[in-house]
Amino acid sequence: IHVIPVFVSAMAAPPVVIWEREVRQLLSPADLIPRLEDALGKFSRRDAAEVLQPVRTAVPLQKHGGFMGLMPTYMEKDGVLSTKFVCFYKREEGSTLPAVQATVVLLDPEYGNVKAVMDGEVITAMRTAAVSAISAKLLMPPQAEVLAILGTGKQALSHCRVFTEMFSFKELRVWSRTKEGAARFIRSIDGPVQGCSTAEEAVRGADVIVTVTGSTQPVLFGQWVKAGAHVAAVGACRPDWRELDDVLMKEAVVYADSREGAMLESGDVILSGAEVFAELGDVINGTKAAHREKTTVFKSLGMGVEDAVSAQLVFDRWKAQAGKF
Ligand SMILES: NC(=O)C1=CN([C@@H]2O[C@H](COP(=O)(O)OP(=O)(O)OC[C@H]3O[C@@H](n4cnc5c(N)ncnc54)[C@H](O)[C@@H]3O)[C@@H](O)[C@H]2O)C=CC1
Ligand SMILES: O=C(O)C1=NCCCC1
Repeated sequence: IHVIPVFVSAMAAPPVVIWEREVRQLLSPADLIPRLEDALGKFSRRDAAEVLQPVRTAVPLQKHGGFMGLMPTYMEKDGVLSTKFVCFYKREEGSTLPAVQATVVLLDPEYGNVKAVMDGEVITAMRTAAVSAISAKLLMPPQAEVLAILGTGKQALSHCRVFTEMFSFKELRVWSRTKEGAARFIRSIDGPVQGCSTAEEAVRGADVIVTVTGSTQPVLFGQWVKAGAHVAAVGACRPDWRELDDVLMKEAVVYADSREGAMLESGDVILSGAEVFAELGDVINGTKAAHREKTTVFKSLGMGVEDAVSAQLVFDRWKAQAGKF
């Protein structure tokens, strides 16, 4: 008698592809913000069953002046496994090429198959702005009236949208290194925006300042910043890149998304020698104070866990809409 072995194969369905237009339809800052707050809090508890997220691996693309970042994350309790591939570039003056391109892959943690491949640019733009808005909610001075944005690219637009949706600033100012950049930004925004010809003019007297440039040298100087203002510093994500000067970094109380990330990747933190006082998640968890009365800097580098919860939300919405599974 021949026994024929029977292999039960759990053939996974091929991954779904969810691209930019669909991601944009399925994701909103209002739905994302509570999930990001929860994720930041979980990350800062350093409980491996909640979030496992190594610091991003950055592979230099020397010939092209860029990096490919790999951002894997596992949330065991929530059953979420993902990784983002993100390429980011140092762009020269006058360049119109995008600084960032990204794709997010969502996997089934039990079997390891890929469930979805998603456009990562909408996710990156929206989750980064949403995390900056969380930092402002926690750290900006009470009755903040003036918002200044330095930079006029994708992140500037998403920050402007999320901040104006979440808060009611009386005045919005923007600065770009080029006139065309500022004009394009102003045309894309619905409400009133004041275009400024220098970064100093944009930030003097501002209560909240967002730096979203591709600069590798400081564009924001402490002597221009009003005491008690909040700065969300989003660019300069390599150890030798800067957006803020030493004066600001040393005078402000510095918060980060990830302490380890900031110590390894942030030129503003490493080169100024400033101390990271807390992670945003520590403030959310109530284990560190929110020093609203002082000048504060939130140094954002971006974390895989932010992409993981964003991608899971997109996937859940996509399934519900498609009536699948
Ligand atoms: N912290 C985070 O989670 C994330 C950070 N980023 C960073 O945010 C920054 C902006 O990204 P995007 O808006 O996607 O890029 P983008 O290319 O769309 O816009 C970049 C902006 O910076 C300006 N810029 C470039 N070089 C400059 C310089 N030397 N001085 C002054 N302005 C300069 C450009 O004119 C443009 O307005 C980049 O540094 C990027 O690496 C991007 C995604 C996530
Ligand atoms: O978190 C991200 O995504 C990025 N962070 C720094 C620069 C590029 C993208």
